[in-house]
Amino acid sequence: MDDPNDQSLTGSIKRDVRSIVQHNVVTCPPDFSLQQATREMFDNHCSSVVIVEDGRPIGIWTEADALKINYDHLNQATTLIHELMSTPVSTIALDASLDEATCLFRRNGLRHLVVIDEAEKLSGIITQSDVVIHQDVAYFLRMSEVSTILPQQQPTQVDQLSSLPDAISAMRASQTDCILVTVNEQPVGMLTERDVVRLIALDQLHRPLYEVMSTPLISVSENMSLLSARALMERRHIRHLCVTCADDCVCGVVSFADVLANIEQAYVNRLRDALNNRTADLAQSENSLNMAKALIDASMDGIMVTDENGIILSVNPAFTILTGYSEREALGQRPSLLSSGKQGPDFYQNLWAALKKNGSWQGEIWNRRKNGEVYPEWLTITVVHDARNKRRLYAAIFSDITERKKSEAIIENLAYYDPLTKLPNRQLLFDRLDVAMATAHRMKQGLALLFIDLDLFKRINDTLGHSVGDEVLCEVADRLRRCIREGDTVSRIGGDEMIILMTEMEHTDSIHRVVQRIFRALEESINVAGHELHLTASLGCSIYPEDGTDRDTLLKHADTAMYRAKSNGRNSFQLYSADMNRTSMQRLSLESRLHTALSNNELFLQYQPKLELGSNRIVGMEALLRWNDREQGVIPPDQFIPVAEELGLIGKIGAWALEEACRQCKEWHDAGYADLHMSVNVSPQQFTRRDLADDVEQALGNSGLPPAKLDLEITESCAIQNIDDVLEPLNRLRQQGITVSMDDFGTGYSSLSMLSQLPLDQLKVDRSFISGIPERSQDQELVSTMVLMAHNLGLNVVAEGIETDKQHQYLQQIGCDQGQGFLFNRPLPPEDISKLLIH
Ligand SMILES: Nc1nc2c(ncn2[C@@H]2O[C@@H]3COP(=O)(O)O[C@H]4[C@@H](O)[C@H](n5cnc6c(=O)[nH]c(N)nc65)O[C@@H]4COP(=O)(O)O[C@H]3[C@H]2O)c(=O)[nH]1
Repeated sequence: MDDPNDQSLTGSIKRDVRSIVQHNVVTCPPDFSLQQATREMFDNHCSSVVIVEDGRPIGIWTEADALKINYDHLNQATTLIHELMSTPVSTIALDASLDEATCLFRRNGLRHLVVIDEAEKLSGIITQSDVVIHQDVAYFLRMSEVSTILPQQQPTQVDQLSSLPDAISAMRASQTDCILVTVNEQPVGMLTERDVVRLIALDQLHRPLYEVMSTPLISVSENMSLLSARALMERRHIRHLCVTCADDCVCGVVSFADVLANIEQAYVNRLRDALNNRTADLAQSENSLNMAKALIDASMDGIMVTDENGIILSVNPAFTILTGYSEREALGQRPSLLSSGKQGPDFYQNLWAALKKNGSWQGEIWNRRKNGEVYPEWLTITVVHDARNKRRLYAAIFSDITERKKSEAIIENLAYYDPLTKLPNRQLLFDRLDVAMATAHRMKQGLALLFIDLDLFKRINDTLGHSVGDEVLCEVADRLRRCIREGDTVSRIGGDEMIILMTEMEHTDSIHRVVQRIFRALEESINVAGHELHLTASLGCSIYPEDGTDRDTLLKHADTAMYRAKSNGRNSFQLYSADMNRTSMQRLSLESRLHTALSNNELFLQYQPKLELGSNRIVGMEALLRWNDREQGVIPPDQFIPVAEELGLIGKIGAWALEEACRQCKEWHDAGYADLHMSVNVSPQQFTRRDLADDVEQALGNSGLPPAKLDLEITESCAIQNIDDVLEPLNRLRQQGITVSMDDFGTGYSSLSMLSQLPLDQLKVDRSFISGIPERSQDQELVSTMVLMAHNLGLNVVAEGIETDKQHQYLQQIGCDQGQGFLFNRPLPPEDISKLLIH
């Protein structure tokens, strides 16, 4: 229930008797007659008189007592009050709580309590009504109706002609404080205990009832709220109301006491609940206190409480573990006991300012243990108030963060340094570059970014393994460190790419000097795991502010210059120039057009015949890809296939080339040239990013070309780099009858053991060896050795790029099986090949 009184009731528990006591008590000495005493009550409109001796209450006589007397044998003028009073009198102290008073009223069935001071002298009186009325009882009264307090028994009635003593006896017999007086059994008036007191006081007990009864009768409906009923009684200075039912008949009498009793019941219930709650709250808070203490004791964090003056009042066990000071050593000291001297006065000023402003402070601080060791801790200080004394206290909670700081340092190292070479990483380079650019701008100086890429480093990794590659990188990093000035940064930004940031540059001469140092440093061979390796590097450089005023532009331009150096033949250096930008813009545009080349049908195949050198008979064709670009016209594969590989487009393009070559070959088969073989170039990504075997099977299935007529050309580097990815699909395809050729043989580093591992059918000797024939005897010997070796391995040999008769003759002489080259045919469109086949 939503009860607005909970608050006041809980509040009342805390109030004391002093707050409601009535000090104007009607008193009389014990030798007062009953009449004198009642006269005092009557004159003062009081319901009781306290009999006092030497200022101390010795008894009390109340309106209720008036009914206990037999007036037939009593002389009110001579009967002394101390003979009739209730004694000993129930008293309560001024500072007793109202709940104590309520308990006394209920336990002893009292309606009055005499209030005494510390000297036990009379101080005042409280009635049960006072306690109840002092609560905000409107709520209860509004909620209840008069009918709820109607006594069970019908009101006692006496005829108006009855004598007054008979009427009082009837009242006493029915144990009520009021009776109805009737005429012809109709209620017309009322006699109450207050009337009796009045009659005693005025010596009118002999008068007829109808003269002294209270009239008129004031009636209310049984549905009236108790709040209205109480208000009516207070307004009319009456203590009883007649109650009428639906048929307007009198059905009872209710008294002020009845109203109070009802409130009292609700009040007492509420009071009991409030007390129960308070007990539960107390138990809970005691519980919480115990728990808090246990937590503080068990806490891994050190806890220290100081008073307002900074004197340590308490510490927990973790404090001792962390600082080395026992509780006894710490109490009474100041926190400066732990001071390391590492923080200056400013630090403490800020700390106190924050504490004042926010009531708390949090941060890192260096403290000293008892053994002198200085350590970092994370400290939280909070202002708290001592509940009992309302003192301001400071609670400090701290933890040792030595380990955390160590981990942070490791993480920072990982975040800013390359774990392999210990060089600054990309992030740190960027940070330093930003700072360097700002400084250069302020000081009107230049700076340079030197992009270094090791030539053919990938080959070292692929052929000799990553651990050798790693050692090479560490050695290169060391050598580069020695080439730069203090204040410059050499960083590794990934793989074999390193960048040197040179600051305070005034002239490009200094760049050239550093570049020369780098070339010299790399000239010397590197010995790793028994291998003597010769390294070269391609270097590109961009200069601030000429080549860019922001980080990304400078990096991009250094990278572009490095690529230019690489394409210039490696082991060279290139300063960035705006021209290069143009080239890279062109490449960008090419990239975007290449994305749609396939869907726009801009790709097509040309075919170059392969001849049997013994008979000069055409035995096969090599499919060669072309791109008819709408902007640049026909673009050769050397220019766009590496781009397609970089963009990840070669998988789809390669699958299309396979499909188209098989379809075309089948067309020629159907035209009567069923012996013709078709060779198709395959890119490494067709093994790694796609399932080559699936693509091949699909192309064969769609075209109907027999598998034995398809030859796949893979390059040496493709085989070396992806030996694991390559073996399984090639074996699967070879089982179906497809043949495999190794293209560009002699340009890579493939070993004999690798050759024997691969499922090969033929080797294609690279054009670069053929072109040296017959002038270069070394090439001649190399080619004849290759043919011999291939035959020993059971492989067929194809010579590429035969341009002259002499080459043709020499190859025939050494027993080379097949050849292709401009001497016979250039790559041709399929229609031309068809014509060629007919002739
Ligand atoms: N100077 C000279 N060159 C000759 C002679 N005979 C043939 N050639 C050229 O040598 C290349 C032979 O192809 P490749 O070594 O497989 O080298 C191919 C191959 O690696 C790649 N390629 C071509 N088509 C495809 C394809 O469909 N897929 C893949 N992945 N690569 C392809 O592009 C490379 C270049 O192809 P092309 O420009 O068509 O160049 C062809 C051909 O035109 C000659 O006597 N003298």
